[in-house]
Amino acid sequence: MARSVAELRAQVRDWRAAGLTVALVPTMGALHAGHMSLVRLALTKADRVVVSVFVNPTQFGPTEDFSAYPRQPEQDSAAIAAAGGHLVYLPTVAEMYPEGASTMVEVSGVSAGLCGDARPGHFRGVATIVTKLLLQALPDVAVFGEKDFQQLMVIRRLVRDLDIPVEVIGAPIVREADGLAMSSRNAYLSAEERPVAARIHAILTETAGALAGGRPVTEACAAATAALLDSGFRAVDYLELRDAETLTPVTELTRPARLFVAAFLGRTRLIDNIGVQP
Ligand SMILES: Nc1ncnc2c1ncn2[C@@H]1O[C@H](COP(=O)(O)OP(=O)(O)OP(=O)(O)O)[C@@H](O)[C@H]1O
Ligand SMILES: CC(C)(CO)[C@@H](O)C(=O)[O-]
Ligand code: BAL
Repeated sequence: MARSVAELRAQVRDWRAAGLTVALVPTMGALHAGHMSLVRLALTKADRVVVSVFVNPTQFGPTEDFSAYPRQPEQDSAAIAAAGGHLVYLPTVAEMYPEGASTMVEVSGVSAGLCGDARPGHFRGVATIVTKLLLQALPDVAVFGEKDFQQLMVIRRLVRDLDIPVEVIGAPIVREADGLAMSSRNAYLSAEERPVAARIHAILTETAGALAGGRPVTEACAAATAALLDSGFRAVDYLELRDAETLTPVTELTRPARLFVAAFLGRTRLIDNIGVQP
């Protein structure tokens, strides 16, 4: 395990000296099968896999769940080792944000709208911490899940714009048997809420089919939002069709697109997305 930038760099340096390639899988811990799929994918792309576990304060809003976010470092370390990960990087907040740290990374364009609007400052925090993790580990590849699709696009953009020499790899969404996208925050769901949560994927799938069949975008999105509220969701942050590459809003389906949703079930905010082909 590495707790400091110096320990991480020393290990990576040893691997490099032995001619080995390195992959990084950034996480916030409370690991589940979705995270493990990223580790397995990383193992196919590099000789050594580092998994970082860091609940990053700068990507949480003042009223969000930073304090409540599940923390289980021993369990996570065991799961990473069992999956074949070679190093767990568990830095402290003071290591990542030393006294006086005053530089943040801001990615415009793809950060706008969706979670960028719903969680002001969120992508600034994500872009900053991911830039730091990449510069600390200097991996050959870094793996991120498509569950956080907008985040993946933000990271692709910052790597390109800042000339960070890493290949960013997106991994498909891993789901529970009933379709619910795996997420650490699913642990917040009550026994009553858990089956309702699966409606997100069912409604996205139905809506993607309707859009592909020619249903007008505005009408399909309004119907899906209403269906979520009817199913028991408390509020829908957004349910929108966006261009799959640029993430600009789509009002007519002429190119590959993606349908994005964020909705509250009780106090739990869930996100999901699905590809939509014209
Ligand atoms: N179900 C999933 N399938 C594929 N990748 C996933 C899945 N869940 C999380 N990931 C990816 O794992 C990485 C770490 O995510 P994170 O630790 O925030 O987990 P999470 O389950 O998404 O938690 P949260 O509840 O905060 O959304 C990210 O790249 C994220 O996209
Ligand atoms: C990429 C990440 C680890 C940065 O804190 C986080 O946003 C996450 O877990 O998706
Ligand atoms: N999975 C993205 C991290 C976050 O929700 O803050």
